[in-house]
Amino acid sequence: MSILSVDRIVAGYGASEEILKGTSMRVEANEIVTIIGPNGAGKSTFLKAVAGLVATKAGAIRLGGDDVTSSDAQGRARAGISFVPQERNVFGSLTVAENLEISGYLDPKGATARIAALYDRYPMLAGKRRALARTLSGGQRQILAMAMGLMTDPKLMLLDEPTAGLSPKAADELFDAVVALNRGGLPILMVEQHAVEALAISTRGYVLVSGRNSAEGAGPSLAADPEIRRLFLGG
Ligand SMILES: Nc1ncnc2c1ncn2[C@@H]1O[C@H](COP(=O)(O)OP(=O)(O)OP(=O)(O)O)[C@@H](O)[C@H]1O
Repeated sequence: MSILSVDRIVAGYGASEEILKGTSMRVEANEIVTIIGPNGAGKSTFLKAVAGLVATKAGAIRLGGDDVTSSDAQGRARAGISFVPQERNVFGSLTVAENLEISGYLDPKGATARIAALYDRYPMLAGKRRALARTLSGGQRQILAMAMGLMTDPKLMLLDEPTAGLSPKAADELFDAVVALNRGGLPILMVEQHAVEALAISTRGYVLVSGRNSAEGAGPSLAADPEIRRLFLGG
């Protein structure tokens, strides 16, 4: 059974034209799945719809076989979906420790142990625990944002352009962190502009164009497909 199964969802913003026009995707246990596509294709909107932040007007979203389509964002977080947005994903005026503490809202009693485990996993965060989040580098901030996402002990993590704005070296390190998280057993669905690098670490990829599925395949073979390279990767 798939961890995530999204079946022909239709979603958008208010009265304007729908952004997602019957989009379907799935994520299996232990997969990293990357969504690529042109600007405005609806990639971020898709993640937000899965997280319950954009309402769907048709279609179904299942997590581990449970239909979560009618759950709100908090219900989906409780069900095990963790969404790390692209922007404003940490509270800059709070310390690293405070950012982690407030992210443990679903299970306040277990928060202390979770934070200790995250400090073990990410020693950089332990060293910076009393630093304000706004003083972190871009890469460090993304690690904090992912750690905040882990505070709910998710079954699936959604990452919206985790390497946006990072230097090539910081982006590589972030991809390494994504792979390490996944090897620890967490399935990941991410949107990425660095399509070649992202597909290289992905089990599978989807190409989204104008809110519709356009292509899908194994990550490395999608990255090597001449048509995909021409259209999306500038290759
Ligand atoms: N809050 C919003 N209200 C209204 N329209 C929005 C909102 N957010 C996004 N849109 C519109 O929805 C469309 C899809 O945006 P989305 O961010 O999902 O695309 P994307 O594929 O992630 O693109 P990009 O790579 O540029 O981030 C765009 O036309 C965008 O202007």
